[in-house]
Amino acid sequence: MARIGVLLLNLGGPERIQDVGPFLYNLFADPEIIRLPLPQLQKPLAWLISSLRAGRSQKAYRSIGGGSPLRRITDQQAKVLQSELRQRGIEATTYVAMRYWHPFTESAVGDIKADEIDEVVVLPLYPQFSISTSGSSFRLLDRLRQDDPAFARLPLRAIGSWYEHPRYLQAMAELISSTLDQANAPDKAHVFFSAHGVPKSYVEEAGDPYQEQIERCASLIMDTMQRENAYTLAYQSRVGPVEWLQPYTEDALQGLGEAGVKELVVVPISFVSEHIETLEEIDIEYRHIATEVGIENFLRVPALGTHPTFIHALADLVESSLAKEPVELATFTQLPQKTKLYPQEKWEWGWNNSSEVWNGRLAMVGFLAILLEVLSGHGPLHALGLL
Ligand SMILES: C=CC1=C(C)c2cc3[nH]c(cc4nc(cc5[nH]c(cc1n2)c(C)c5CCC(=O)O)C(CCC(=O)O)=C4C)c(C)c3C=C
Ligand SMILES: [Fe+2]
Ligand SMILES: [Fe+2]
Repeated sequence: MARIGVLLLNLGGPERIQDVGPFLYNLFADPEIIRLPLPQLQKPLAWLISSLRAGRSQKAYRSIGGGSPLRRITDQQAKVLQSELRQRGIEATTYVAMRYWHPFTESAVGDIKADEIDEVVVLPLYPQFSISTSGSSFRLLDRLRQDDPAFARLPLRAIGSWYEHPRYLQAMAELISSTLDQANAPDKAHVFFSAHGVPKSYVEEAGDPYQEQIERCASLIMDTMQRENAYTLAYQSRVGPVEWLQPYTEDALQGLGEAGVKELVVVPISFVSEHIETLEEIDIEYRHIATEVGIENFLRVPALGTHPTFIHALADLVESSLAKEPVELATFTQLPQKTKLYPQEKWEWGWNNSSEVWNGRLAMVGFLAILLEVLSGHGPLHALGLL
């Protein structure tokens, strides 16, 4: 019987306060997160931004107990999924491959080789595809395959996105419904989907399907729930000075408060585990904003974690991918680019096109400005909330 490896892709998070700086460095060193016209600038800039942001991020991680719970939760998901697959008669072993922290993707691939796995199913723990998340991990795996003929020989089945899977939708609908039932007026409470944002240029220029998939996902969850509550979708966690997808969560909360909404049920939609953005940003920061604008009851739907219906959805995805032909990573990494301002190099993701213009003009000026800000402790990046 073929030995199956299920590679679960996730972002990773710092487990201790002292991990925050190096974790942020790994994140900003990824050209899928910040793309620069001069690759030589990537690492110095990643070092600079991570050093400058570390204090603020550490404060956030301290407020949730000193580290990210992501590794622990992802390990649990991996364990429960493995036993569900084995109950279905699939001799699979699950592996966790984080993009920016332990256990790194490289180490998961090393384990797959050491275990002499015959076939690999690549399953991102992101329901919707974005260049900045699943895309970045796919690209890394692609590079690892190019550099390693033994890994490249393994048949691989990549799953791009799965936000439409009926059991995933069912699990989300169940969690939202039971949170709605805790409201004082369950039929009137407003459902508020808060998705992680991405820069607008990812969607409009690089062809990231993320926004479309998020919008469709929110609407499918509402259909599945079969309740008449009004709902809003907004985007959280903006980083840096460029425009991100709108409406921003803080603005949407303000608008709902002004419209007289009193009860809100907040749904984290782009991620399946509790993490810094749910535990700190939603539960502390957005709750505070909501209270200030007159929302009296702020309820938050828990992330899926190891919800049994959700684990069944993941097992279904693995099972159906094994029934099909191998699917290479490139199937999902080549996106239709929407605008083209400059001749591009072969790989065209990231902050590209107009942002390359932006980057090109501002990189040097920006570099100097940041240095100045480091020395003075004041400046536009502090004002913009980046530092
Ligand atoms: C679908 C989910 C996510 C998308 C899309 C995404 C894009 C994205 N993120 C940043 C910048 C940061 N992300 C950080 C942490 C972080 N982000 C996600 C998810 C998505 N990111 C997760 C799960 C985590 C880890 C959470 C944890 O519990 O540790 C951080 C660090 C935290 C902080 O300082 O705020 C940054 C910075 C960008 C720039 C981006 C799209 C380009
Ligand atoms: Fe992020
Ligand atoms: Fe954040």
